[in-house]
Amino acid sequence: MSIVLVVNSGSSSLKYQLLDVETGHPLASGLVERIGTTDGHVKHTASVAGDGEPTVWDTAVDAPDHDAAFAVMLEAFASHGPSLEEHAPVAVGHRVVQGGARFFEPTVITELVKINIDELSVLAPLHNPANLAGIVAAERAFPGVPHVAVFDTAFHQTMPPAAYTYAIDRALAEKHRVRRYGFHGTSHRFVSRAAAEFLGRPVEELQLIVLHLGNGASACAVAEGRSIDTSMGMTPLEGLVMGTRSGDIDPAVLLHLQRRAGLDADATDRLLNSQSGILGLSGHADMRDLEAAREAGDEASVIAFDVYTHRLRSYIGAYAAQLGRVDAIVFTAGVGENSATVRAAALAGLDWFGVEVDDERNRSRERGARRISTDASRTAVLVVPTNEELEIARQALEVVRG
Ligand SMILES: Nc1ncnc2c1ncn2[C@@H]1O[C@H](COP(=O)(O)OP(=O)(O)O)[C@@H](O)[C@H]1O
Ligand SMILES: CC(=O)OP(=O)(O)O
Ligand SMILES: [Mg+2]
Repeated sequence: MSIVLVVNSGSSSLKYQLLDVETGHPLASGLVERIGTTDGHVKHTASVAGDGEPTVWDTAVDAPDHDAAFAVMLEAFASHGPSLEEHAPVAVGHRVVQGGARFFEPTVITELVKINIDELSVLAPLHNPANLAGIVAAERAFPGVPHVAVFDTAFHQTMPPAAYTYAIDRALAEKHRVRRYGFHGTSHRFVSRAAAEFLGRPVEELQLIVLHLGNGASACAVAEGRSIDTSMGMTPLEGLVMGTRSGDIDPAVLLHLQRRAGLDADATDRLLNSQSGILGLSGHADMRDLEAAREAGDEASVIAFDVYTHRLRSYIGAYAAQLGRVDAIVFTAGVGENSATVRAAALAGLDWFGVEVDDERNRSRERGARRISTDASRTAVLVVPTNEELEIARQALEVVRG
């Protein structure tokens, strides 16, 4: 068997999955939340194939740091299964958000790789330190197996300079490595290949727009299987409107707020990353809550939804222009996979452009990859579930096997 443990460590959470890469089946998945506080929590689900109902362990735990969170995970496996002796991972795959211009590929973690990930923290202060803490704790918990870093930025390393360069002073930008890197690459890669499989065509023949709409959200123009443009930039703040992040904004707004409203750098950071997006506009960070409030007629929620889908439509248009031909528009992640209302609004009025959504298909609750455009639509519109963990596990295994 080809079992891989996938670890996604955030600043206050540890998400994990133990996967059989051959079948794609998760033998277990879990989440340790609120690391570093006094009200830690774990939810562990063990579902070894053929065992019927999954076993769930859902309880308060003590998790003052990432090492402790890993101890909780090990305890979850030991007490609630599956046994890590019987289902021993051959590798541990780690999601690392920022790989800069240094990492093009999944990479076996060495001391030097850790130094590099640490060094890249200046370009992803919210993500890389947590990713690194998770790696260090995981190495302690699983000393005998290779650990592999899979970078969110890697898939976007094929962007041309015209797409990744900001129009600012060149020497200053180079000195401080200011450029666009793009994120969610693991998802964009997985979804573009799954979409090609669904269409029964090689990805190398396709021009795709992939819309990853989760809490964080990004669009990607994928030409012949390669990212040629994406909406996130130097950090995961640029581009689409998100749950709590503003996405694109005139940078002069920040100068204005710094001069007039007394915001310093940290306050500006908090404003744009944590207090903006649909949360800032409506009070709801969760798309389900926003949709419910909008349907109930809440005016702020109506506007927030319109701003969200207006931005989405702008990026679809921009990427269609960059690609020249669009074979499919692909929706994925929490909002993309589940919100028929967002999909319909983002694509409204695009029939002139060869996009015709079939209302009934769009509203269907069918699971798995599916087409939501009419048979006559020149551009296919698809919903394709993402699986970042499986993609990380596949890539980690590939590196380990050489
Ligand atoms: N049925 C649904 N309708 C609308 N939005 C949904 C639905 N289910 C989940 N979502 C939204 O998906 C988002 C989370 O997406 P997800 O991909 O899980 O995010 P992340 O991995 O970034 O935490 C939330 O905003 C949530 O409201
Ligand atoms: C990079 C990023 O934005 O990730 P997430 O969507 O998980 O917040
Ligand atoms: Mg996500």
